[in-house]
Amino acid sequence: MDHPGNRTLMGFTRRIGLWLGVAVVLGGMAAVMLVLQLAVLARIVSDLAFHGHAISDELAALAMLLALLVGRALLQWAADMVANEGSLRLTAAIRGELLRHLFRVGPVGLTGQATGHMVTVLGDGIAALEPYFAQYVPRAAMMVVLPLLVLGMVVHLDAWSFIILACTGPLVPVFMALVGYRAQAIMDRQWTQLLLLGSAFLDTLQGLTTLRLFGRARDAVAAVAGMADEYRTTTMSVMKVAFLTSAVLEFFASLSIALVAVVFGARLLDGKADFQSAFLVLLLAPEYFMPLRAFSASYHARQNATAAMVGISQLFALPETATWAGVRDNAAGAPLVSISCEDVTAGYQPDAPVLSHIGCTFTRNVLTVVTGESGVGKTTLIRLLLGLLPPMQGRVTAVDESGVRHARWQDRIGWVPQQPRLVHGTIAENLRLADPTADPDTLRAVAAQADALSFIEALPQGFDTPVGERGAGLSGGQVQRLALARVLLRNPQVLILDEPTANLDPRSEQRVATAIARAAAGRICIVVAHRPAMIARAAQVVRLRDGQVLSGPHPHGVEYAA
Ligand SMILES: Nc1ncnc2c1ncn2[C@@H]1O[C@H](COP(=O)(O)OP(=O)(O)OP(=O)(O)O)[C@@H](O)[C@H]1O
Repeated sequence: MDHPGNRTLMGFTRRIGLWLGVAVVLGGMAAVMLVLQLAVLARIVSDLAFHGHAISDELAALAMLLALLVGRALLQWAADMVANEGSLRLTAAIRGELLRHLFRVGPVGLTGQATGHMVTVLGDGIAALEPYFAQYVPRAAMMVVLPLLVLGMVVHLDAWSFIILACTGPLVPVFMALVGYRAQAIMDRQWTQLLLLGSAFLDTLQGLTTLRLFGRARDAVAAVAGMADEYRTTTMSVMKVAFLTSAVLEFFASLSIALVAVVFGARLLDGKADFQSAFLVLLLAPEYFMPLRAFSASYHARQNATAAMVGISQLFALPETATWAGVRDNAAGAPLVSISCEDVTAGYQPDAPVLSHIGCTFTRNVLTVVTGESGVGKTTLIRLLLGLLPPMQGRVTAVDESGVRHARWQDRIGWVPQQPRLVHGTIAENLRLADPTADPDTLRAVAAQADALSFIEALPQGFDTPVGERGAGLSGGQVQRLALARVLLRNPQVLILDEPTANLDPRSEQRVATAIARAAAGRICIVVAHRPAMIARAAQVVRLRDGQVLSGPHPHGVEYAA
């Protein structure tokens, strides 16, 4: 479930408050066991060394020591497991929430975002939150619990030791905050560099052909290498600060423990203190600083998470412009008969609409071709229909067979973009993205409908032929026909195709155009096209000009682009 407005580190932490609470309680119980364990150990050593006890006299105490040791280890293990489980659940939820949000932002809202940047935020960025929830938050709580327990014990044993520990302990977090202030700026820089590196990497990989063609491959490699080097330098700075923090912490802790030892030792020699108390205080003193050390080790997790949160918050802040396709229409049973744009104004800048007060209707069984000059707004109209761009004014609605008007019907659309995406896998796997249960006969049938069967069967491995990402290994026309077959496999009520015949030779163009005309039967079918073969088969042509629509049954008074 989404929690809008609660997407800060604190807000996220509250969502797993129960998990972290249980982890802290378990950790607190482990701390109590530790203090008891040390007290029992001090008593055993004192009894054996100074009170003439034999080992056999101490068997009960030794058994208790063992029980405390095991109990503490189990409790600490359980505390770590609970904190990690809560953290992993939360980060998985955040990742899903962010992905759903990006779907709602849609391709139009994401136009200005670099893909590499988003991949880094969704991957490394959210992974950087895990140690914050699993380690930093419980350790921050334990940094209070265990030292207070130790101080509570020491105050009964020795006032001087209590004063030394109580004065030196709080200095550690103060110093760490001072160092951390500088470290945060370095961490922020490191994250910005990682995001830039991610984007540069992806851009270079995607633009390999263009870069080679323009002789810029060497420059691109040098640019990425330069960025990687800057990232290395900043990472080394982060490590230097981390090293400095631990070194100073160790120094303070050692100094404080030494002071306790010297002061108590002197009084022990003077006969003003007993051995058991002195020994117990010396055992407790390092444990007093232990949670501070653990906290210090996880402090960089907080800084890393704070830096990563900047990118995560920026993505969450993007306004949602697309209809969420994950929401199913309740009345999906009744097939749609028409889609209408009623007095719709749409575009990307409020003061410069691309489409102005347009009205048009797309009807079932009527193959509609949308045409017009480049840049006139054909894709904008398709984005409106796909629910990727909300109208500034007016509305887009669909009516089903029973006359029910629907505002959400985008899950009934089958869409083939101008450059369809194929994924790394076989031809059959790519087709089955539309219907994972489709049997080989069904695949053959849809391939035949899309005029793809002959070329698939001519391949040595047929439907098992592997294709690379974005259809590598196939021609543009073959990719287009596979995408058409894939969309037909879903048997959509609405079929929208963007320039489906643009990359085909005249013979294939005729065959695909015929296949599309056939597919229009029983569907609302909208095709963006310039080419005559496709326009010739249209029963309705929607021509866009100057942000307006000229539509009518073919060919009444409409000029067609050749
Ligand atoms: N994401 C966007 N942000 C801002 N402006 C955009 C965006 N997408 C398109 N435009 C602008 O909207 C106008 C219409 O573009 P659109 O892509 O709808 O035209 P088109 O008719 O599909 O063109 P083509 O036939 O060349 O694909 C153009 O002026 C374009 O620059």
